[in-house]
Amino acid sequence: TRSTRPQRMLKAVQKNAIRGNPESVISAIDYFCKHSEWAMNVGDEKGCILDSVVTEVDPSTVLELGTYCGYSTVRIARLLSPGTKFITVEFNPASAEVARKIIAYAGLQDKVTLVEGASGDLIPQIKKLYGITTFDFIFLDHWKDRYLPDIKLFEEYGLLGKGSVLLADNVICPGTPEYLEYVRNSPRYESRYYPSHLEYTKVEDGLEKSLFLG
Ligand SMILES: O=C(NC/C=C/[C@H]1O[C@@H](n2cnc(C(F)(F)F)c2)[C@H](O)[C@@H]1O)c1cc([N+](=O)[O-])cc(O)c1O
Ligand SMILES: [Mg+2]
Repeated sequence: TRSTRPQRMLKAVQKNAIRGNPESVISAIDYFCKHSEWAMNVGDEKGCILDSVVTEVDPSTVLELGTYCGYSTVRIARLLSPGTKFITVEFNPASAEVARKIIAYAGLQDKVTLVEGASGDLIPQIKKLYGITTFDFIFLDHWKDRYLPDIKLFEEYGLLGKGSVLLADNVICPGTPEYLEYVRNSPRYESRYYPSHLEYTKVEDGLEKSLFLG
């Protein structure tokens, strides 16, 4: 049967990247997406903004919603200090399988806990299951209609502390209007928009960084 795009992306990593070298894995995926098949990774342009925010926050606890093939997982994990707790959540088992292999190929498997499931089910259990009190950094890149309900779950279950930073992908394209309206109008957040482009295209998109004020 025909392979899937994530499986072809994995093959491109295994063919063109150097095992244990995260930079080469990132480059191999970007090359694949520019020259073979577009895929919904955060990409190199928005990826540099992601890198700068992760470096600035230097988090001890990280949550990513929407692992997909693990591209942003590798981007984030390669920048983390030893001992950082990094949880990434993926709903689709086939994507999770590819992501595990790409994360392992980059040599970052010991820095990442990949959890399969739905955010709505998982968020209420994270404290109990993973011994996390609050997240210093959260990257939102999953289903766009889940950003708002999930940030409300973070608040409800006390997973945000004063200074927690949320970074949301695709706030313009495909767009997350209800989420944007919430974080930009809530007195509990300080929000800032980072203009950029939809991965591998000239279409406008960007990242919204929101600081939880407590
Ligand atoms: O739809 C987009 N992304 C949706 C991304 C969805 C991915 O997040 C997973 N997920 C769902 N729930 C969870 C969790 F963890 F919550 F349980 C994880 C899904 O299985 C899928 O792999 C998208 C689309 C475009 N585009 O141009 O169309 C560009 C982009 O950058 C995008 O991110
Ligand atoms: Mg995205």
